[in-house]
Amino acid sequence: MSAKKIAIIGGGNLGTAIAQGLLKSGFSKPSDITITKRNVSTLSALRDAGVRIETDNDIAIRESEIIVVALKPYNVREVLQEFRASFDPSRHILISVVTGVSIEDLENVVPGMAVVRAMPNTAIAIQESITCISHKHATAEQVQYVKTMFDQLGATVSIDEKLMDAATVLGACGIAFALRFIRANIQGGIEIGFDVRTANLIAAQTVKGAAELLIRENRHPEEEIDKVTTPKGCTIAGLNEMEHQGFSSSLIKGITASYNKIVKD
Ligand SMILES: NC(=O)C1=CN([C@@H]2O[C@H](COP(=O)(O)OP(=O)(O)OC[C@H]3O[C@@H](n4cnc5c(N)ncnc54)[C@H](O)[C@@H]3O)[C@@H](O)[C@H]2O)C=CC1
Ligand SMILES: O=C(O)[C@@H]1CCC=N1
Repeated sequence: MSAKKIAIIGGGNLGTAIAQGLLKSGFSKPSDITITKRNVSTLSALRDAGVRIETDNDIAIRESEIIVVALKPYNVREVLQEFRASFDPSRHILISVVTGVSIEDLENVVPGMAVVRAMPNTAIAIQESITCISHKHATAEQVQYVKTMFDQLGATVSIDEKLMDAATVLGACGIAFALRFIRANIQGGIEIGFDVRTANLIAAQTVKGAAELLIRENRHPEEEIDKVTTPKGCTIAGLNEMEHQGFSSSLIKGITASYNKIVKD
């Protein structure tokens, strides 16, 4: 599969993370990536790595083949509308990572362009994202290119577009939820005797190990929990106290609150 030039429109948190992942994976040469932002002062590390930094979206789009739109939901339509003439449907693949804006909405803004929606998370910077992908009118070849790209940046899963908001919550917001869980473990770890750095390492590596058990062995969490919970032991005492305090319930309620925020806005 030949390398294509990639423009990332919107060099914020996610746009920058995507550029970092593309560089780390070797999927793109630094000079094949262009990233745009109005104030480019925060992009100096990418500039130093050889990535092209642009304030002009028209130039970035015209000189690239893959266009990743990483703008906020409130201005994506307006910006794409402004640059709709820069797109060439016979040459460009348009990928949107924008939350809550449908493929149909975006295709109406840029007539003739087929949009692939992708929902990665910020672990894309270190090639550890889960990226959910959906499409409507893109060709099989276009979708394959997008999948190959995101496969280099972690794992991918194809989903129906109606699940995109749920994917945003579980996969993209999920990074923050998981980190808050780890932070609470660190707070508890300090209270029972560890210094913060050691608690951080133990908590983070433990969560990584737990996740790897599920991913590599394709198991349900409860199967692995059973192996840890000695009868009358300390694990079940801790787990049950957490449940009495509403642990699982608070997470489920948080996930549904997050989902409702997307679908009601
Ligand atoms: N941050 C995350 O973890 C994730 C974010 N998303 C979605 O990705 C999109 C971007 O999110 P973030 O990176 O967090 O937001 P952000 O606010 O950090 O990035 C958006 C960037 O677009 C830039 N921008 C605004 N107008 C522009 C224009 N006309 N031309 C070029 N750049 C312009 C802004 O200066 C900003 O740097 C959002 O739609 C968000 O919902 C999706 C998955 C994960
Ligand atoms: O909180 C947000 O709006 C974005 C969407 C996914 C992750 N962050």
